[in-house]
Amino acid sequence: MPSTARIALNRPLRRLFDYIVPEGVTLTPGQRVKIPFGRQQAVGLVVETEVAPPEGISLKPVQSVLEKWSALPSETFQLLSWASDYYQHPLGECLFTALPPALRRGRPALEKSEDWWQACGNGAILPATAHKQKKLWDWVSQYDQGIKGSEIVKAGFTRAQLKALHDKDLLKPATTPGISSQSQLYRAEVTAPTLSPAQTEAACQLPSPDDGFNASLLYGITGSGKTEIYLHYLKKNLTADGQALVLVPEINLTPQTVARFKRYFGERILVWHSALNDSERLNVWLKVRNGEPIILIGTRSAVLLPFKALKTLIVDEEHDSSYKQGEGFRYSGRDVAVYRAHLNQCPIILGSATPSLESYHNALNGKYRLIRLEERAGAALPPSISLLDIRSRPLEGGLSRPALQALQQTLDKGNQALVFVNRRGFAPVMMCFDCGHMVECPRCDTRLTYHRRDRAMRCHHCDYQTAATETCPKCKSQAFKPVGQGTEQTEDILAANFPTTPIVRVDRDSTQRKGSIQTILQQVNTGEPCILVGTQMLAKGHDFPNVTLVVVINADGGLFSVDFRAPEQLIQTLLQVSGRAGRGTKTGKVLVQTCHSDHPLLKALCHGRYLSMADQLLAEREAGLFPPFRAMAIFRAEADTMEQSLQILDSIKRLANAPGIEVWGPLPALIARRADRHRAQLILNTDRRKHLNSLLSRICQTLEQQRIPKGAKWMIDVDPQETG
Ligand SMILES: Nc1ncnc2c1ncn2[C@@H]1O[C@H](COP(=O)(O)OP(=O)(O)OP(=O)(O)O)[C@@H](O)[C@H]1O
Ligand SMILES: [Zn+2]
Repeated sequence: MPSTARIALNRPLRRLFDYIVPEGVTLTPGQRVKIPFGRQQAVGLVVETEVAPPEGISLKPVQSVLEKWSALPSETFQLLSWASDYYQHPLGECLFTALPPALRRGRPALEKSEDWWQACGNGAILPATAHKQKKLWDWVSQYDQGIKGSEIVKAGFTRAQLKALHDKDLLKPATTPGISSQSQLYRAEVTAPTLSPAQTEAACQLPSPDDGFNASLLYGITGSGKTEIYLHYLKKNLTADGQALVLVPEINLTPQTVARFKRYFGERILVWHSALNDSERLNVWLKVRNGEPIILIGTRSAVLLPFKALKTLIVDEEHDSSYKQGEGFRYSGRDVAVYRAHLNQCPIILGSATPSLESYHNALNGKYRLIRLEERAGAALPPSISLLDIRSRPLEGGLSRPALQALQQTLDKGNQALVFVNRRGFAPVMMCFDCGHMVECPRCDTRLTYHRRDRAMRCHHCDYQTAATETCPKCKSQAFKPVGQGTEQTEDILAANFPTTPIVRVDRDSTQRKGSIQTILQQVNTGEPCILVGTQMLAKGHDFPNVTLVVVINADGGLFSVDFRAPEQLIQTLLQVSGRAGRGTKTGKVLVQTCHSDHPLLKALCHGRYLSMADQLLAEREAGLFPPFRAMAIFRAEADTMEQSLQILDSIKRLANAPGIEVWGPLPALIARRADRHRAQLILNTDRRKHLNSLLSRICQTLEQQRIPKGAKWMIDVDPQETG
């Protein structure tokens, strides 16, 4: 009797499919196969072999086996199966996230080498009319060893010109000097730095790789030199044949970090992030899967890759909310990393100056080892933080007089300053001062942000945009004006006040081009006086030694939010952005503008003691029965009408009726209508995590069988980051 295999597909279906295994073929879990599916062909991943075939159904055979080896070795397979169950996301889609796009599409798992070109022949034979081709030939001729096709394109030539010269035998493919996979090549170029006594003390408390699974929370204040500790740790503990994974929130924002790692580990460093193209992804994936001794610096999804010899995990800025995927497979990269270390029996270091309450709680209850590093590295001292009451003070572009004066003094001393604004664009809303009309998004329950540079009004929640007008669209009054601050406006005011100083704006709009943050930051890296103005992007991990002043335009946004995580996120952002001040030899100063200068949270911020604020916040979470003291999951629904969304959630509420499970809602979401979809949510909260997991599984299975109105959708989010 032929054997049967159970196969997962890359579809949002909570079920697997059985196929006959052809004679003479043996399959292992995680292996890629091609199978007939409906009238099409699909790529599948083997989940189980030797299963009992269902009775009375004739099965189709597996069509072909894509490679002999398993794309997902057993540890990765186990990890993804666990994550599928924990986050209640269909197994097939979870497994496929661990494959690069090329392999999801069924392409061969072969390294795609870059094309390299060398000049040959005599370029002088080209006719004068072909001056572009001549220029290309001259340009390539400079490179004796040849140059990559992608570099040629980057230099402004086209693939067509390249081909034309190839056809004329003036360019020929060159052999790649490429990276050899030999581990001897992975030799460090520089020796590890000497750690300060405080760093050494912290480093000594980190586990040895022989200790097996061991999670440490490295609480090191901003600028305390955590990165240096990671480098030192890897240098000392990672064996020549071992792989390591360093998770970071966003690579493109902090090219410095990668550069620092490369300085010590050279070619051994590879990166994984969303800006890689398909062949770059495939190449990195193959090295990871083949067990090459790499150190991978990657964003969230790197934690799902099929490492073969993973020996150490590091999660930098572990508090960062971008570790949680916001759609589809809603996993937390940090939490999956901890589970992975556990599966793998290897150490993991979670580092942050502002640890998440979850991790800090785990440290307090002994699950993680808490390592404290409360001194800045080198000669730097922590910055002094003070509140600036802006009630009844005139503001210019959001800046008060004292703040402008402080900026002037900073520049006078030859230093740099950073101004933190919470919103990109020019102003969060346009309002008519005659009729009170505010321009709203026609598709969302939000207002349109005014972007003066592009003369547009844009919705930050959908892709709607419209041309900005000078008169009120409703009553045609001229008294139609921007209200509130965005980065563009602050940039203008700064430029007007400091006409000879470069103003460097950093936000999603200014950095949209790939790699442009590097270019933008070059100005800052010169160390010459300048003012940086920007959003959260500036709060993340940057090391600008000459920034001595940080001004926070308005700290009040998160103070009164309904989201239970808002206070935590507010102090994290404020401390992180404050931490950009005074990292070099000069002391830093932080001015936080607020209308609530007697708010306990902001007062505590001035002492800068994060852990005591965290203790306070944890006490509030415990009293309010919130995570990390409880387990939480949210069902969300969206549909063409609010009624439909609420109906779906009502039926979930009935299914969720179980002892020990508290159910809140259903209620419309904070932004109830987004891109013309009506959204609502239902929160489940309990102190029985295991119980919640099995309940959720049952609910999801049932829901999948149920018919819901056309166009409606439900989603489940376990350990949600956002509850609004
Ligand atoms: N032992 C040391 N001696 C001298 N300088 C050091 C030492 N360790 C780190 N530094 C320097 O101190 C600065 C801050 O270090 P690093 O960026 O590693 O801090 P961090 O803890 O990661 O900060 P943050 O959390 O704020 O991003 C860097 O410029 C780094 O080169
Ligand atoms: Zn919108």
